[in-house]
Amino acid sequence: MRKKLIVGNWKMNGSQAANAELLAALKAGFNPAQSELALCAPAPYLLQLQAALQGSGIDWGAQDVSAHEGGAYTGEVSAAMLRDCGSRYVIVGHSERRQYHGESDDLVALKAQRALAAGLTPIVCVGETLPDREAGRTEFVVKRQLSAVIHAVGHCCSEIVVAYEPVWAIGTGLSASAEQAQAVHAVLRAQLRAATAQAERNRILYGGSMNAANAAELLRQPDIDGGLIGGASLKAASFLSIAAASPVVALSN
Ligand SMILES: O=C[C@H](O)COP(=O)(O)O
Repeated sequence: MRKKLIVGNWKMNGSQAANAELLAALKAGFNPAQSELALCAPAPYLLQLQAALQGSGIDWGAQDVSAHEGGAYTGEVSAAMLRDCGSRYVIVGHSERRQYHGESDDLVALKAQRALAAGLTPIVCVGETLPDREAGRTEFVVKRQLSAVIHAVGHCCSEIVVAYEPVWAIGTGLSASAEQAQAVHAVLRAQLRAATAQAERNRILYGGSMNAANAAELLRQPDIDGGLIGGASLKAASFLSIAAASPVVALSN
């Protein structure tokens, strides 16, 4: 049996005071029998998460990592530093990084490699824009994005988490339907199976306007192993409702 993995991506939100309140509510409400939980916070707050969450069963991590190992790279945060703050996860290739910071497939792949080398689990985001979808290019785009990472990480491929996040669904209130999401997840699952004999270890999360109302249906899909939640992770009640909606399932592959 495997529990769904529900990851909150706080994006550029939070303050020490607001975080403390949210973390206390999450710790009080988290039921480890329902799901696995993790929070990806802005880097300045990782030590606060470490202090608050150690021993709680809730994991934490960052939203980006440098492609460099260390040294004279002003403003960058290395994978080793994230580990040093107790992080388990790091998001790489979020569409907001690809869109606003020009991150290429190759750069994302290098970041995933750096994360794995430092003992972090990269959450590799892939997803098509609305014009991609309308042009029938969804499968081509997500496979190209994942392929770069698979190629770079080689035999460590089964250690990554993949997050399918259709760009048009992020922060819009317009989630992909369960059928649309499942169809893309099945494509990604097949790609992982072709790359590694241990693809059953890979989790594929859905992200894009997942909330308390639509989570149960999305998380019931056979290839949706959890969620990457933006807006709804900023309130304890909505984030915990998503965790509570997560079915515990038999391994599908
Ligand atoms: O990383 C999270 C995603 O970008 C989803 O954000 P959202 O739940 O606010 O749509």
